[in-house]
Amino acid sequence: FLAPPLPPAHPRSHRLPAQTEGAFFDSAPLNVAGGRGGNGCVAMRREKGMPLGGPCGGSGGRGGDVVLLADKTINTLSGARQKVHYQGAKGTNGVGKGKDGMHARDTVVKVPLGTIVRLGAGQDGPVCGELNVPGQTLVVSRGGRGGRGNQAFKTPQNRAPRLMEYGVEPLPTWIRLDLKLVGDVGVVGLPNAGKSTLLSRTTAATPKIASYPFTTIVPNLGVCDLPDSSGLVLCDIPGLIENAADGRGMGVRFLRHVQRNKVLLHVIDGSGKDPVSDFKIINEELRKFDDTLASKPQVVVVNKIDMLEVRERAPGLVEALKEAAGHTRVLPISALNSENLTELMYRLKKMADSIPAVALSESAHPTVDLSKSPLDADHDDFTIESDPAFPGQWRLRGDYIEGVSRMTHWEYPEAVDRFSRVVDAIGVNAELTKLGALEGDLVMIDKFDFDFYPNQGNQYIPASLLEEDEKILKEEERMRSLRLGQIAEAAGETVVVEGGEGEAGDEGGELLEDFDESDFDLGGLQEGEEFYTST
Ligand SMILES: Nc1nc2c(ncn2[C@@H]2O[C@H](COP(=O)(O)OP(=O)(O)OP(=O)(O)O)[C@@H](O)[C@H]2O)c(=O)[nH]1
Ligand SMILES: [Mg+2]
Repeated sequence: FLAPPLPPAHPRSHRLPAQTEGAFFDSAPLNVAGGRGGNGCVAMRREKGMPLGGPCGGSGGRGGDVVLLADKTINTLSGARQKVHYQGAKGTNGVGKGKDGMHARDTVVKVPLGTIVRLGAGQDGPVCGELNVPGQTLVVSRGGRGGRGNQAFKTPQNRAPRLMEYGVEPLPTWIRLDLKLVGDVGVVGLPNAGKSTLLSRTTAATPKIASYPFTTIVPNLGVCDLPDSSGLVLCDIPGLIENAADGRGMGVRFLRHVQRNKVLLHVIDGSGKDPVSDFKIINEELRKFDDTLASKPQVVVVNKIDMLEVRERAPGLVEALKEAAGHTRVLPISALNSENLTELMYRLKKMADSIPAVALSESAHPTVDLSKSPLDADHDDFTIESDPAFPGQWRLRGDYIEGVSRMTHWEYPEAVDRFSRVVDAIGVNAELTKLGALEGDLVMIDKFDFDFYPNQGNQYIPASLLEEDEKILKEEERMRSLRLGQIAEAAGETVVVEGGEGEAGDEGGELLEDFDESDFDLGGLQEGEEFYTST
């Protein structure tokens, strides 16, 4: 069970301007809930000339999933910030005459490549997954399963079952999207060093360039096209100053983007007062943020050698920087005049190609699977609690059994009977007996309760009851992967599949009570005799 933490306040989340420089968002909390599954239906066939028509209540349709889709045409999360709540579409209810409810369509939320999904609205939630490849999908809340209608419960032993299930209603969950820009080369350096100028000269990006610090307030991406190669992605990381790691200036907001850059291009303003100390300041901030950042291979450039005084001091500077850096990858350039830039790009490309794509750090490995429903949980993963102050009362907890309890329609005796058999089958009764529960004790589960009668349970082979569930889950999984495939396929050309209500196969019937005792066949059983349904 995932307790949703409180989300941070986002006062402007509903009226953000279209993407401007200032509206670059690198994280966004979302509240997602898969659509509710439709309810099953209890109905009996009544047709002229067919006195024993049998059960014909259809099953409810599946609720729609909420799916994230990686889209290469999007590069910020500002879109995701315009809307916080994503509710999947509902499946429609099953109706009489054997008509199953319609499955709802999935709600697709497009996100940029490099999006990391965490559970909870906070920064440190466990990772649920990442979207890095165009068309990649991630189910962040699964639509509820449709409840079965009485048609589905028909067996040779019980040809006229009188029970149905409610559709599953998924709980809303907070998730947080974090964007990590994926670039081969992260361009770092103090403000005004000429990072943006360099990006504008080597790529088609058109970042703002000005002679004051903090001109760039969002990371800019650009692709440098080199002949015979796939191009080199440069990412301009703004805002690094002394003590940025402690929150000064724009702080370290953008530093985690650098985590996945293969190479760092360290731009030094050659006209600065003390370029070697500037170099050390940036490296120190990188180290403070994360040791792995500091150990990324760097190419250092002394910029602005078009200026006379810089050109004169350049040779000495290059030597001093080689010494400070401990390597010889130091190059004088002029971003403004594109001097030495071609050589620089080829060098960077060569380095980037020799380094494998940066693997996820340990913490970024998915640890939570949001595409699971409670019914996927281990059947026998339950706990029983009691309080000495309330003897004779027990609380049963467990994702699976709670899921089943929520699908149970308690007004149908057969449904209650079925529930108690599931309880027995997963071993709850045995456990309760072991704990000293007595007949007639109260057992509470979720918002329901029932009396404990361990030996009243039907001797029906319980395992098959659970197998049935597993069969449904397997089929669901198969259908889901088919649908995700379709979403990915459509991703290239088609637009967002917005979640609407699943179209009804028929007028959305609640519970059709066209039921007549005399109409059905008791399957050879006499009144008063025990009879049971299979699942
Ligand atoms: N002479 C000369 N000026 C340069 C060169 N590169 C950048 N500049 C100037 O330096 C100033 C800052 O350049 P930007 O590219 O905006 O620097 P930045 O590192 O992106 O700065 P922030 O975005 O504020 O972090 C601008 O006035 C540029 O015209 C260069 O090679 N030669
Ligand atoms: Mg800039």
